[in-house]
Amino acid sequence: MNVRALAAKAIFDVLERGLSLSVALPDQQQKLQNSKDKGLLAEICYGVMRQLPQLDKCVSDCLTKPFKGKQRILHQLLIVGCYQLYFTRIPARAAVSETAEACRQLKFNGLVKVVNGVLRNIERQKAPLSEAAETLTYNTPAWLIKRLQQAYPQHWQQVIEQSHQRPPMWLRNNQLQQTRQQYLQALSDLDIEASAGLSDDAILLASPKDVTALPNFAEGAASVQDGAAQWAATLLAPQADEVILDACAAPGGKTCHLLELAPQINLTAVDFDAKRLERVQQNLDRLNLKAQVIHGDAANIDSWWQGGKFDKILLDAPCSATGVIRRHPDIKWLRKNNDIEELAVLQQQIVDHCWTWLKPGGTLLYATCSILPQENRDQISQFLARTPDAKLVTIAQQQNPQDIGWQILPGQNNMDGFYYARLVKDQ
Ligand SMILES: C[S@@+](CC[C@H](N)C(=O)[O-])C[C@H]1O[C@@H](n2cnc3c(N)ncnc32)[C@H](O)[C@@H]1O
Repeated sequence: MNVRALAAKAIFDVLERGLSLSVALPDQQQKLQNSKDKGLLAEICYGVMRQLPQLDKCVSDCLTKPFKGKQRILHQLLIVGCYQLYFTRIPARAAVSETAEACRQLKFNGLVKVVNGVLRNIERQKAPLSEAAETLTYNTPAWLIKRLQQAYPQHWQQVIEQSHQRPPMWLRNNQLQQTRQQYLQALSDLDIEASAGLSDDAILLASPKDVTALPNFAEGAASVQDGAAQWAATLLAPQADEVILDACAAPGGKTCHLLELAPQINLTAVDFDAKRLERVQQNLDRLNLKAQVIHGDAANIDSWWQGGKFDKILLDAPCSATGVIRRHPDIKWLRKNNDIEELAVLQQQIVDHCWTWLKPGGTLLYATCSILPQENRDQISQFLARTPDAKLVTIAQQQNPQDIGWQILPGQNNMDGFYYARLVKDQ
């Protein structure tokens, strides 16, 4: 099947079946042999997710009758065609003919002419994409714009603009294998341009690279992890022999970083999602690290843990992921307004329960990749109000020491949007 047909299928899976692109895309990529085609498929799918409302309107305006039922995938196919015409350097003739061919491959022979005709029309007119409504202007659902306006009245537009940028690629140097300076040198020896980030192990690549091109990647010399996410292990500051719980661990980026900083800790990595948990073990294996990996509920620790309380807990809570839209643009279309309140309730349950499993004097680091106060600042101030033995410890990197936690916005120092609050339990 050609790249356009597979792109339509992946986009259909996201928009009509609610799958995340990180699941839907590999499903289709595995049907391709050639890495260039796989790259083009990713470029089209991510590009469509970034520009969806404009493309959707352009296609809808050109159709006299919307596609329904099984034919609905042709709407997605036309969006794929439209994206190529507006946002890529693919010659228009090739974009139209390949997309029409995809229609045939999707077994809608009778509609090839329609697809062809609509795309030729779009190509001929090439009118500026519509910019009428707010959703179209900001390529963001109205409910999210509203929440961002409330949270960041001065610079919500900047937050949205940053969420549309293509994210840079960050690496985490594995300090058990070499110093960051040594790894920077190894990259430079291969003519890979890179610089040191603010946290100790972070390396920012000037342009994204396939991991197979990185020095000793398969042997665990480095991992791919955003600069913001790399603060988690540093802020929790694991020490040898401590008993630590990584309460929402999959796919294990922070689990592995904790062990790279302190291989002698006694670490338990838990996640609710058995499939995602497999990736924790794979990451540990690649880096030759050891942790106890458990399939369990962080809001019901008693059901899977026979040991005592923990010295430290990392709670990287399930969240809206609104801080990483630049990396996963499908989030904008998968999330719904009501999700935020539901997630806030779930986060509250998990943090309250984990707190009961923390030793007196212990530290719990609460983290999300959200930029919405309901999941971050408000969540933690409510937690502090109902938890008399909890104290918030200021994080040195916070812009204002009075802030409740450290909110990183997307693009700040090239990082993803992220939130950290460090909580210590009274002795
Ligand atoms: C933000 S992700 C964690 C990312 C991970 N810490 C890392 O650095 O790779 C949140 C995780 O929480 C998990 N999760 C959601 N609800 C949970 C629960 N009640 N108990 C344990 N894990 C849960 C999800 O399956 C998801 O893997």
